[in-house]
Order: sequence, then C-alpha cells, then structure tokens
Amino acid sequence: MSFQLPTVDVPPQPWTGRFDGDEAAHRRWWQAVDINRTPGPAGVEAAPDGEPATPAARKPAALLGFASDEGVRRNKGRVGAAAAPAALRKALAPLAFHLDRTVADVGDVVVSGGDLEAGQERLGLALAALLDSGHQTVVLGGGHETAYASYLGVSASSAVQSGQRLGVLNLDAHFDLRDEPVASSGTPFLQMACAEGDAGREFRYAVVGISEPNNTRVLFDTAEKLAVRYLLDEDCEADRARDFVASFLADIDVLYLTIDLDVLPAAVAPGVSAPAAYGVPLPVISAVCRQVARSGKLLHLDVAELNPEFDIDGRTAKTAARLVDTLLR
Ligand SMILES: N=CN[C@@H](CCC(=O)O)C(=O)O
Ligand SMILES: [Mn+2]
Ligand SMILES: [Mn+2]
Repeated sequence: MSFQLPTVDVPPQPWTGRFDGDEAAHRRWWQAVDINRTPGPAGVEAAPDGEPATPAARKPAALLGFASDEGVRRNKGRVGAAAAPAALRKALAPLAFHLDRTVADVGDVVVSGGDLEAGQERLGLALAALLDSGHQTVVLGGGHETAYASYLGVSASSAVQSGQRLGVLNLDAHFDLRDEPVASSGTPFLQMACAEGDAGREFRYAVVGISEPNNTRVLFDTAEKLAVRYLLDEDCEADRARDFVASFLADIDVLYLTIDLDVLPAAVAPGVSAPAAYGVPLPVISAVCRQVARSGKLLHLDVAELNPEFDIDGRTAKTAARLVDTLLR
C-alpha cells in the first residue's frame, strides 16, 4: 500500500549531522529520517525481535512543520517561532536513532501574509490525511496557535469522526483560553471548546503546569466553566503529575498531546515567548511524555512556542528534541 504525502508549502529539506558510519548501529536521526520515501502504512513493519508489531507501537512517524509566529504577534508576544521547525529538526538531527519505527519528514506549512486561519486550515488538511493513513503524527510549531491547527486535523480524523473520545493534554504554564475577537496563540483551547460544542462532543481538556500568577482570574473562571482539569506548576511533583495524567487518560480513547515549551523552567527553556519563572522540572515533563507514549492512546503530538532567537546555545530546541524522541519510543 502506498500513500501520497499531502501537499505542503515547503517540501522537506535534506537533514545533515555527524557521520560515524553507514551501519545501523551508527545511525542518527539525520540518517534515519526519510524525506523522499512514502511512509508505509501502520502495523506492517516487523518488530526487531520478529514478534508481530502492535499498531500503536509501530506506526510510522510523520513530522510536519508549522512555520508560524502570527499567533504570537497577535497575542503581543515575542515573535520568532516561525523559525522553530527548522531549529527543531536541527536539534533532532544529531541524536542517536533508537526508535523502532520509520520517520518521514513531510515539510512545512507556512503562515504568510498574516493569514493564520488559512495556514491552520492547510495544516489541518495535511494532518488529517497523515492520521488517516496510519501515521504517528508530530507537528513542529510554531507559536501555540499551532494547537488549533493540530486540532483541525485531529478532529477531522477518522478516529474522532468515528466516535472515539478525544482528550487534549496541554503541558503549559498557560490555559490559552482567551476570549478574543481574533485567534492568536492565546486562544486555541477556547476555539477548540467552541468547535467541540458545535460538533456535539464533550471538550476534554487538561493542563499540566499552570502558573497561577501568569493566568488571570478570568482565565481560571473560563477553565472552571469548561471543566478543565489542571495541575498547578507548584503541585507538579512526579507522583501527582503521574496520577493526574493517568486519571485523564482513563477517561479518553485517543490523546492529542501539545507541549508548550514555556511549561519548563526558564533556565531549561529560555527560547520561548514567555519564559517561566517557576516552571515544571524537566524530569517530570519527561516522565509524563513516557507515560503518554506507553499509554497506547497517543494519536498526535505537537511542540510549540520555541523561539530560536531567544534560545541560549540551542538548549530549548535540544530539550524539545529530546522530548519528541522520548514520545516516539
Ligand atoms: N500562548 C499564550 N501565551 C500566554 C502569554 C502570556 C504572556 O505573554 O505573559 C497567554 O496568552 O496567556
Ligand atoms: Mn505557555
Ligand atoms: Mn501555550
């Protein structure tokens, strides 16, 4: 079975990195990522030990960039996230490749001329096609307006359309539930809540890492109205975070995970629009990612808010790359 990759604005570019040899044992991401081959359908690759692969573990991964900073611009933040997909690929490229699945790079959807909505629609269409052909999809954002673009694809996918209960788990210092006349990086989850309501579905939204001083009373009230589950940054000890995520996962069939890198402490993730004074420690965020990866419910994931202009020695991009690698294990 072959699959026609969806059309994007910028086709995948060659990946480069350190070369230790051609043998599989030397392989790094840049050598493994396919920019030409049509990725295979889910469940057809053999596991290394010869056991039949489980579809959830063996899905071929597809990376899709969303080069956008229009949402951050509209939200009065520090622009620069449009350069993030390239920076994330650069950080992934040298990592040793230990995954037991194929990875294809599909290229980028680019928001141009300030037309965020058109870009979100294009990404949604490409993403839905990738999901319905059995891929483990990864969107490399973009400001957090990436989340609404991801949602358009996820909600159009056959998994959600066939009635599977969708959960949206956001690792973020912010609710991003702003009620504004125009969409931005601060509005995606209220947009989703409205869309899910219009579709007659329950909106299941949980956030890990909320910073109380960085979300107004209005946002907490909106969260309460929408029955949003959240864990404050100061309450994110490993056990509590694990239990919180486990209880959310128990109530859903498929998960869309979105990582806003400002959930991490500013020392770990300085390259974002709104760095966190407190932040959730990386080992806790990493453990949540492992838990999600093991759940078998991960339908789609994205990483948002990287701003390479404010990064220090690529540390935010490297952290993000590490989390993506963990999520694809
Ligand atoms: N993506 C959203 N970001 C935050 C930005 C907060 C800030 O700039 O202080 C929000 O809108 O709440
Ligand atoms: Mn945030
Ligand atoms: Mn956010």
